[in-house]
Amino acid sequence: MFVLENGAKKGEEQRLQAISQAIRVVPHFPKQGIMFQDITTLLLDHKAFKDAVDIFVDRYRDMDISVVAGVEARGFIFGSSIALGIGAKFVPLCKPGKLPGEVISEKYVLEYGSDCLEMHVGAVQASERVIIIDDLVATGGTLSAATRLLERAGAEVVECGCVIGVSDPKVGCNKVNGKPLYILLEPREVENDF
Ligand SMILES: O=P(O)(O)OC[C@H]1O[C@H](OP(=O)(O)OP(=O)(O)O)[C@H](O)[C@@H]1O
Ligand SMILES: Nc1ncnc2[nH]cnc12
Repeated sequence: MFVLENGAKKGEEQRLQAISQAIRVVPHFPKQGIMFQDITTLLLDHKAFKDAVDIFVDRYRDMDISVVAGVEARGFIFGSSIALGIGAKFVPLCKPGKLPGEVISEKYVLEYGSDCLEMHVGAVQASERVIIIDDLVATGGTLSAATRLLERAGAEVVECGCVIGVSDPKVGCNKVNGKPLYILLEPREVENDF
């Protein structure tokens, strides 16, 4: 692909716009004041979905990544596709009680209450280079817990990657828990044509 002087790939701007357009914005879901970014409509658009995955694959394919860890539930969709694209294994990070084997767990705080992520012991070997993928980052609490889980297993977290970054003061400087954070798109703030 043709590469511009500033490093941006020709056509990437249009691809990003089409990906953004394919994400449905649902005001006040699941509660008043939230502009919900619904990625299920992106999945209905084969080209836009593939373009989104391909951008991550292009970014990570030559970075010696052997593990893609995806956060339940929507991180599974993008994470497993990216893992196939770069030839890495996929490791699911699950909500409590979903994994049958021995697990390690990390709790994290949500806006209201708390949650927990679990990972199978032995899924990742010490020193493996990992990227963590989710659909969206807001407070960064979920990705922080994911990072802690992988680091407890001795893995090297190279980067966290998300399709959408909802701005939150705690997710400053494109870092989460000290690790680089790559965000494909800003959220759409107005309803679109769905
Ligand atoms: O940056 P944070 O503030 O931690 O929020 C981001 C997380 O919130 C959403 O998942 P949710 O917890 O709603 O779970 P779900 O995917 O199972 O619906 C989203 O898919 C991220 O995983
Ligand atoms: N605005 C939002 N849209 C979709 N998922 C979310 N998780 C947290 N905030 C969200």
